Amino acid sequence: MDLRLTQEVADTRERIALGGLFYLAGWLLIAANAPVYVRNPLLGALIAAAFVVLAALRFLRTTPLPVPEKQQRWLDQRWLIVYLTAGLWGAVLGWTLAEASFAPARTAALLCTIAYATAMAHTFSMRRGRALAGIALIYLPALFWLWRDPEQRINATAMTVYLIYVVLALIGSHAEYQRRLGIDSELRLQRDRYEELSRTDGLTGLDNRRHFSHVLDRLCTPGEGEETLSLLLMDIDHFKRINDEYGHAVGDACLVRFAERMRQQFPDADRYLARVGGEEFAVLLPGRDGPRAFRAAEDFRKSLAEDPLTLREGRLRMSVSIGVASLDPARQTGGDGLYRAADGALYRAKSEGRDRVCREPV
Ligand SMILES: Nc1nc2c(ncn2[C@@H]2O[C@H](COP(=O)(O)OP(=O)(O)OP(=O)(O)O)[C@@H](O)[C@H]2O)c(=O)[nH]1
Repeated sequence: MDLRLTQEVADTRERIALGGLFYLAGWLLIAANAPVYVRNPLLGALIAAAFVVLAALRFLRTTPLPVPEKQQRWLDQRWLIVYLTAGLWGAVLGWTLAEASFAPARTAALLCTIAYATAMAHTFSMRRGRALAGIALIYLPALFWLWRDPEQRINATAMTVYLIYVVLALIGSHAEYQRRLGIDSELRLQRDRYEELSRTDGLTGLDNRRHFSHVLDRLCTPGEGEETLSLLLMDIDHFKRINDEYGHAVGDACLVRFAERMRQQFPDADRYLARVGGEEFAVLLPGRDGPRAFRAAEDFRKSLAEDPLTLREGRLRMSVSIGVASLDPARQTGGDGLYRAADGALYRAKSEGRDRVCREPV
């Protein structure tokens, strides 16, 4: 998902809504005071109807799927509505100013033009080029007619100076918008990073115990997970000796390689691997009953015994004891019950001599 585009869609959706009504109001003000429209009500009504339709289109509160192509198309459609409204205003205004007999409506029309151009600069600051085009559609016809009339030079000059201000305001508000967008996406990234850190183990990158407990509880809640669920609790045998013999750094590297081996051996369970203690790890196997989970545990134990871990210092042979338990709602309640059962099986594996898998219930 493109976060910046998603934010732009949200802002456009929010900001576009009310604008159309102001064009309609401006138009009604002019039409009420412009003789040609008073004399030709059908033309006046047609233009009003066009403004009504364009204003109504802005109220369509649809949101595109968060797919960049769809979001871009949605934005293009909104901008088309903005351009049509601005273009219609510019055309009607240019024509109104061109007719000498429309003096009573002229000041109001020019004030509306100034207001719409200013609003465009501040409201549609998401896209500088597009907003500039919109302002041009609103403003330039009026400017053209004012500069053509020698009697309007003062107004033309004032309008031109104001246009320069509007363009500068747009450049400023666009820069501000981009800055805000940058801060927003940086904050979002940081929040995601902290979330990731709060649920993973810093050394191995596997889930940490706290997050694992949440997942376990969720999968053990009736109706949430699959009906069969097995848990493997694994404890590296005599890990203290590795630390004592080779040092803590080698012990750490060993834990990292052990976690990698887990990822290789349990590719389907990648989301359910955790380091739950110093040299204690857990694997959740949704959809696997006791015998299948036992086989998976036995395969892992054998792979470790037969294929030593590769460290920078050389290959390190080690063994692991594993306790396996499967969800049995009649005997255990929730994640705690399943964890206790697997822990009991692990305890047996340790006390019966290590380097083995024990299952609960047998
Ligand atoms: N290098 C390293 N060692 C750790 C870490 N966390 C725990 N340990 C060590 O793991 C060892 C665990 O020792 P014990 O609980 O006696 O277990 P063990 O030596 O594996 O013996 P058994 O489990 O009974 O087979 C201790 O020496 C801890 O210091 C860690 O993050 N890095």
